[in-house]
Amino acid sequence: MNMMSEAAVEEAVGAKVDSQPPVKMQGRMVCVYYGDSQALYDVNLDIRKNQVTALIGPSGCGKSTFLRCLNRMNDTIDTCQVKGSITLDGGDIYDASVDVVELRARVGMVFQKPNPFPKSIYENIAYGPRIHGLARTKSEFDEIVETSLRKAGLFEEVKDRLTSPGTGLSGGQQQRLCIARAIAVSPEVILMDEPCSALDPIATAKVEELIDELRQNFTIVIVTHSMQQAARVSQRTAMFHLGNLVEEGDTDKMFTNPDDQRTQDYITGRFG
Ligand SMILES: Nc1ncnc2c1ncn2[C@@H]1O[C@H](COP(=O)(O)OP(=O)(O)OP(=O)(O)O)[C@@H](O)[C@H]1O
Repeated sequence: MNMMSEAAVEEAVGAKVDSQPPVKMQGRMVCVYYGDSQALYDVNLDIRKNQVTALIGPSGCGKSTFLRCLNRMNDTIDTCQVKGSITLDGGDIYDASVDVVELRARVGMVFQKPNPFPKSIYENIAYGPRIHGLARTKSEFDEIVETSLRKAGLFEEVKDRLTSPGTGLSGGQQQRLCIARAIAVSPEVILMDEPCSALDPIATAKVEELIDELRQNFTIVIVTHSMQQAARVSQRTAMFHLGNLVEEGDTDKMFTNPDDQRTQDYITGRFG
């Protein structure tokens, strides 16, 4: 069969073929307010399946605020109000019918500072599946605990001390435990808010490698202050400034040939 190139197909059908993976989450005209103060202005951003999307920009530009909108973590802040629409597989996550606990199982989160529960390594992982009814028997729990720890690249390091406290692990191991805990409830999207900022370079490298592996099975959105990290781990990058989404695009392009001067200034260290 004569295979047509993508360009030839585009010419033949007179339209651009979207070669990007499907959209998993979509923000449209997202505005966020903390009391009277507006933190985000009309943000339109697509998060694509099985990609890592990095949110970058100077301190206070609204990266974490946008990230927290994606699993309604902002609901926990009394003064916070979100307007516009955010969808997950086309469904409005702010619809009154949405169960926020279920949403957060589908869209998990890993925080800046590793925050294991004051429980055993095993219980840190088993807790989520238990409250979501994902396992019943001891062997089902064992399976989830092992698989999650393996996916987080931690199983070999902790398999002989699963009953020891999670808080006794090193910082990097604790962060991978928190990633394993997020994975254990089979989320579709994992949000990471500066997940390496409390880690040393070796632990950071491990978590970055892990992020790259995880994208085979999950969609990942990461806030990072490190341009090198954004360039290393992400396929798409979104640049925020003063509450506006300045531009977004392929990470390679954003770091070599951005359209907006503010992105250029930020990635070359001229501000922020
Ligand atoms: N809980 C809150 N209450 C009031 N204002 C807030 C709250 N959280 C964030 N803000 C404000 O919203 C704006 C955006 O903050 P946000 O934390 O989203 O920025 P950021 O880009 O993630 O910053 P950083 O890189 O410093 O973490 C800032 O002006 C901040 O002061």
